[in-house]
Amino acid sequence: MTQATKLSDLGLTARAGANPDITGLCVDSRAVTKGVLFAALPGSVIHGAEYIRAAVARGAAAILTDAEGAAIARDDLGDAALIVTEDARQALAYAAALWSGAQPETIVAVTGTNGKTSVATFTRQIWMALDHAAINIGTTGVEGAWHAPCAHTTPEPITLHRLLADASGGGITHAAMEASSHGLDQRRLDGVRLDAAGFTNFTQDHLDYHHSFDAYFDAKAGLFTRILPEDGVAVVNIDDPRGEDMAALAEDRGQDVLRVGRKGTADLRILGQRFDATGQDVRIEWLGEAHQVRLALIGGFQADNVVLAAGLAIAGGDDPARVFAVLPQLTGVRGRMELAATRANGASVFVDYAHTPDALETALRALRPHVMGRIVVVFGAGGDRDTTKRPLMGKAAAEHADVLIVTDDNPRSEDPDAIRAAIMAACPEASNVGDRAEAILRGVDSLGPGDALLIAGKGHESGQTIKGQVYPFDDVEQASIAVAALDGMI
Ligand SMILES: CC(=O)N[C@H]1[C@@H](OP(=O)(O)OP(=O)(O)OC[C@H]2O[C@@H](n3ccc(=O)[nH]c3=O)[C@H](O)[C@@H]2O)O[C@H](CO)[C@@H](O)[C@@H]1O[C@H](C)C(=O)N[C@@H](C)C(=O)N[C@H](CCC(=O)O)C(=O)O
Ligand SMILES: Nc1ncnc2c1ncn2[C@@H]1O[C@H](COP(=O)(O)OP(=O)(O)OP(=O)(O)O)[C@@H](O)[C@H]1O
Ligand SMILES: N[C@H](CCC[C@H](N)C(=O)O)C(=O)O
Ligand SMILES: [Mg+2]
Repeated sequence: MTQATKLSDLGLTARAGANPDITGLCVDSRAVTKGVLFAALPGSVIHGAEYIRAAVARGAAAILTDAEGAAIARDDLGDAALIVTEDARQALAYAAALWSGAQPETIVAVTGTNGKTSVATFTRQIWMALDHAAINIGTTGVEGAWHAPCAHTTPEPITLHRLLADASGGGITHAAMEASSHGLDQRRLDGVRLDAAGFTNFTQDHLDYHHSFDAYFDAKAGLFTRILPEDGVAVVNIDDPRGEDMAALAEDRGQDVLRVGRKGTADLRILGQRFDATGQDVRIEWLGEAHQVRLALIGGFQADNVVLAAGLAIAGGDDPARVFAVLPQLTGVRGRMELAATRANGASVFVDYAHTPDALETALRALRPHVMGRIVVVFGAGGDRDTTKRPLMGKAAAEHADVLIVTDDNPRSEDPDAIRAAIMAACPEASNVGDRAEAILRGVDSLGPGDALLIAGKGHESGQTIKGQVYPFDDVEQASIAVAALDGMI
């Protein structure tokens, strides 16, 4: 960053009237350069204020922190200006928005336990089919009119606002982004100018971070109660038991609510679905008028994601009839119910990103109408994440698949045997095969004519994280290798 701006231009007021020139924004003391504002944020491991002395030594011109951080900093400030706010993460996000400036004209964000990447990607695909220059931002990176990797599902504010400004400068008019619960809780997307926000569903995940269902819900609700402005549109899946709660919060803010789902009160309603080997026909109703669309997507829940995406496109200003007309052009999201390989006997191998109990149940149930034979599932659970979801994932698999193979996902710092044991407590009949490639090979080997294998949990991921090391691993590739090896092609 070469630009310099006055601290006050970032909406920040320092103690003792200081107003230095600021050369950049930074949250990591190790990356501080001369003249930057260092945001010393409360973290989950340590308070960033512990690093103020280091940041000042590297030339930080201003320190943004909260009361706890100011107390920690005490004599570490040197000549740096001090800004103390109640919510330093939010103040940083607003400052980042002012620093970076431009944003695409139309931005929507989607939250919910499952389906965010799918909805954001479908929204972007709808926009592109309608000739808008569009991107989606989330777990699979930046996709659409340009591509870039993202470290987080919801990027940190400095990165996010730079990205939005670059996108706008590059002619991108439309952006659909994922709002993860961590991102919302950490105020990563405060300051983004949203036109509409979507809610998919609310089930268990991330209790390691949020500690309670209420805190997890409140984090998600922040998208509507804090970030989406009063004149924004809330697009809510009312089939979810918490959908109407979210709609009520939006209505309390004065936002228009566009309801989607199967219930009679939906504005955009799914009337019926018919499944076949390559996708589904879906009958939808918009304000009393029926439309029939062909979706080349496997799994009933994908239609839920598609109508939410259509609702967001409509909320963003596109003509409903034109939106419905392009839905048959939608293509599946990488690693979500992706047909990875087909055996010589016709059995199918799907790769899916289900890594929560509800997603696993949804994905397995969704496969049923497309499969005549047995459903085999290969799955695990990530380490250093919500431990209570492990037996629930085992239970979901036991109830909805015919053959179970429990394997490693990303064990991260944890003992992989212990993670598998926690899953298998709820599905003792499952095979326990730690090595993921071998588990996939065994799953593929077990397939008879008409059977299907679901390889769940890692979707689009290209690596497996074990004890801090990322080893190349791609479920789709492993599925192809297994099929080729077993069907005598290699
Ligand atoms: C639990 C969590 O979300 N942690 C995020 C959080 O870290 P933290 O604030 O807790 O970090 P900390 O280690 O306590 O450090 C506190 C502060 O000191 C600073 N520091 C630290 C060390 C140092 O030498 N100097 C220094 O200044 C850090 O930059 C930080 O600001 O803030 C960091 C910077 O803003 C993030 O990089 C980090 O994401 C970690 C890596 C992470 O894994 N996050 C995941 C769980 C996440 O956010 N996932 C969601 C998707 C989840 C989903 O929906 O499935 C996502 O949006 O990606
Ligand atoms: N509407 C839905 N309802 C229930 N499960 C879903 C739904 N959409 C997707 N899923 C399941 O969740 C998995 C992940 O989907 P997707 O990547 O779109 O969700 P996400 O919310 O972005 O996940 P993450 O929190 O990891 O970013 C899918 O592979 C599928 O198994
Ligand atoms: N965004 C999710 C992704 C989980 C993917 C799964 N493969 C795992 O490692 O648990 C998380 O960080 O919890
Ligand atoms: Mg995602």
